[in-house]
Amino acid sequence: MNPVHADFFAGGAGEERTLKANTDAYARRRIIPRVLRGTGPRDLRTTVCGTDLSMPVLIAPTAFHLLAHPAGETGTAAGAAAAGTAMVVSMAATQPIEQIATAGATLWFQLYPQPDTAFQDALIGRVTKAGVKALVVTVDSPVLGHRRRDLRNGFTDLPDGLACANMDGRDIVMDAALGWPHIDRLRAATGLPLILKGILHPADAALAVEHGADAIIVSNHGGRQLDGAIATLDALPAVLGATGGRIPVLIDGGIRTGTDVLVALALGATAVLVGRPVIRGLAAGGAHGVRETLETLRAQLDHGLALAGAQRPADLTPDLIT
Ligand SMILES: Cc1cc2nc3c(=O)[nH]c(=O)nc-3n(C[C@H](O)[C@H](O)[C@H](O)COP(=O)(O)O)c2cc1C
Ligand SMILES: CCCCCCC(=O)C(=O)O
Repeated sequence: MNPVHADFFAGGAGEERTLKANTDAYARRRIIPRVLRGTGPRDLRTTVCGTDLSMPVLIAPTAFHLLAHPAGETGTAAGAAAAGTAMVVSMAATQPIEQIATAGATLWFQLYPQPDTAFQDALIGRVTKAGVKALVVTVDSPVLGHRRRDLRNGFTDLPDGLACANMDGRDIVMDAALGWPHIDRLRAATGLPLILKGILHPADAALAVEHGADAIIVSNHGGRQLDGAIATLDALPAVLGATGGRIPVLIDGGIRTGTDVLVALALGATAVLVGRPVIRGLAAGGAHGVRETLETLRAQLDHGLALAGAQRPADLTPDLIT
């Protein structure tokens, strides 16, 4: 991969402390396995917001897949379809949603709320028509994070010939005026499940429930927005306390192995999303590479469940983690 693009995919904001904190939080946890619980065969299937998944692992929305591989987002979607899981398509996807949908994966669509609400409504209509099953609204980006690698590399725009293919020639606006009324408007604008991505504070998790979110994603945008923000795994318990089981709570950031998935599930997440590992799979081998990445996570999770004394994700409980 072009090293400038590799830096875009790998990098975080500021000193990259939060980027590192996400993976460190998993490295700090240890599993206290149970034994003699008859764990085989395992069943990893999960349903989230009406979407059936072969395992509780989804593909996080990430921008610009054509920079990673000529198959682009359609290749990523084909990998998701082969693995029986869902892909969240970024608003900054470099291929049209109709083309990505031809891969046959279950798709959710990620949206940065746009001040041009007529365009936003049209886009929601377009992705709904293309068959997406949920809207993921990213709420942690009133402004773009300060990404030093990109600034140093002068990476400020897509190369000629590439564009955010679902924006009809518009730029994506990150809107610092964003507030809960924008979420209320989106809630009224769609019958699709509405999932808020980028929640870290328990008070915001409670507000998300009050404003009709169907699920939330505990996320710090993979350490790309506020450097110094809490690691997502460390934020999870308080968020779960605030939501009190009323809606599913998903998590992303720093998940690199199946045992990381196990830890997040045991601490109460309904499912996880992975970002950079999928991009690396795509870059290395297109759709096949994405599938391999997901199948590796599945095999590791399955193996971890067996060794920790669980037959299915629902058997995992917080007492298994220290
Ligand atoms: C290269 C890159 C692009 C991203 N683009 C988006 C995006 O367009 N929309 C969004 O909501 N999040 C975006 N994210 C954040 C991811 O959805 C996710 O929160 C993060 O990657 C999870 O961390 P991980 O990469 O450690 O798995 C992006 C992350 C990366 C690494
Ligand atoms: C101004 C829009 C750029 C797309 C941002 C994609 C993204 O979220 C990222 O983390 O990168």
